Amino acid sequence: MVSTTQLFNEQLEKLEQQINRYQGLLSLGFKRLQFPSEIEKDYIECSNTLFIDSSRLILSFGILLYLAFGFSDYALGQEQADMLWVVRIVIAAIMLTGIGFVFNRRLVHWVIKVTSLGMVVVGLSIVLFMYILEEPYSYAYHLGLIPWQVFVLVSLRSYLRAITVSSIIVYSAYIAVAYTKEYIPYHPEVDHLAYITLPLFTAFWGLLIAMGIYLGYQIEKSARMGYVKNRLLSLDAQRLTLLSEELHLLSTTDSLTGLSNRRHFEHCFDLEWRRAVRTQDSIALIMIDIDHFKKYNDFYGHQSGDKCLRQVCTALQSYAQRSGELVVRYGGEEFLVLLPRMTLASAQAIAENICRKVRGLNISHAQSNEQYVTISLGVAAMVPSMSDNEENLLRDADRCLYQAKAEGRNCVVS
Ligand SMILES: Nc1nc2c(ncn2[C@@H]2O[C@H](COP(=O)(O)OP(=O)(O)OP(=O)(O)O)[C@@H](O)[C@H]2O)c(=O)[nH]1
Repeated sequence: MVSTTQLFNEQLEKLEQQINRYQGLLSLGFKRLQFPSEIEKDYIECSNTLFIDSSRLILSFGILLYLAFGFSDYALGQEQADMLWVVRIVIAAIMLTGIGFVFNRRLVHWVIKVTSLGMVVVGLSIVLFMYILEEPYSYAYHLGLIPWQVFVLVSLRSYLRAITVSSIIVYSAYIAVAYTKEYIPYHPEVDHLAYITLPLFTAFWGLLIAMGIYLGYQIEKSARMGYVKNRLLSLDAQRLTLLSEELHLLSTTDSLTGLSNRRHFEHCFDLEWRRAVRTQDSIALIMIDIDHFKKYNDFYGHQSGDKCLRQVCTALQSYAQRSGELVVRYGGEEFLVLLPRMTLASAQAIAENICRKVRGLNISHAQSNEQYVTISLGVAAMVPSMSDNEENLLRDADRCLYQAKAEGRNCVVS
């Protein structure tokens, strides 16, 4: 019992340390979007697992959209469209394979890195199309970068770092290509319009990225807060379960010996009694009392008395093996063994066994005739009917115990 309580306390202390840790995180806020390393690892695992569950469809849809835009390439002419189709199909195939592999739960830590890489490859491919195509067709691919950017923001919404890195890579590549490309003159008015639209488009896209990064920051912050609150809820629930288990144990066991206490016995005895009435099985009780325990206490001291009680109880504990059987500390140095579905003869055999076992512990008792600690046992059994009372069986066992004492102790009377 002592060790069980210690175990409970250790578990409770660990839980409380964790609760304090998460509460500390909550009070610090989540400005840096970074937990201490082991919590960060768990957070990433949880949030990536959620990502796997919710994003498989949206990413597959994105790849299909990327392929679907291939039909519009035919506006540029058969030859160029065929070439772009090959690039699109190769990229889409790589992406789909990536989804298949990376969305495996064992690779949960790689999901966001690989998804971001895929996004960057798609974005760079659009920049490439814009670079290799002649004007005015190449202008359509400038616009194609906007749905790409929106898709990045939507699908990586709670991963600020992934949004920032993939957006900045593609945006930088776009600026490098769009401002160094040699545009082939097409029509003075169209060329002029393109000339004044390019910096505007760059600025708008930059603004979109800035807003996306702000939004990503807020979403990731609240995702992290949600994670911590969920962990706190689950730790609180674990703490409550542990406390109620401890409470149950404390209310049903005796603190010195770890055996069931009298209240628990009364509850179990009542259940087993009613079952015996229903099934017409025999039910047995063994009542046990340590002999000359007062003298033991007086001679060796109360603490040695406690130690002796614990030794005797450990020996008794092994006698409750089947379901419903119970060893109980009924009073100070008085114990009960409840044996449902047991005849008087079998209960008596068990009682004799117990008697020998306790004597065999060889606990010295200088004040006893036996020179060792012994016990007296009273055994009673009956097949109870509706009109019988549980008290009768208890009284019978007690009477037998009294007789065992009278017959010289260290013996069994049934
Ligand atoms: N050390 C210790 N002693 C206890 C505890 N509970 C009861 N006792 C002692 O057990 C003794 C019981 O004494 P009695 O009821 O007179 O019986 P006895 O000395 O065993 O004599 P018989 O039963 O006639 O053999 C008392 O001295 C109680 O103080 C306990 O938890 N620890």
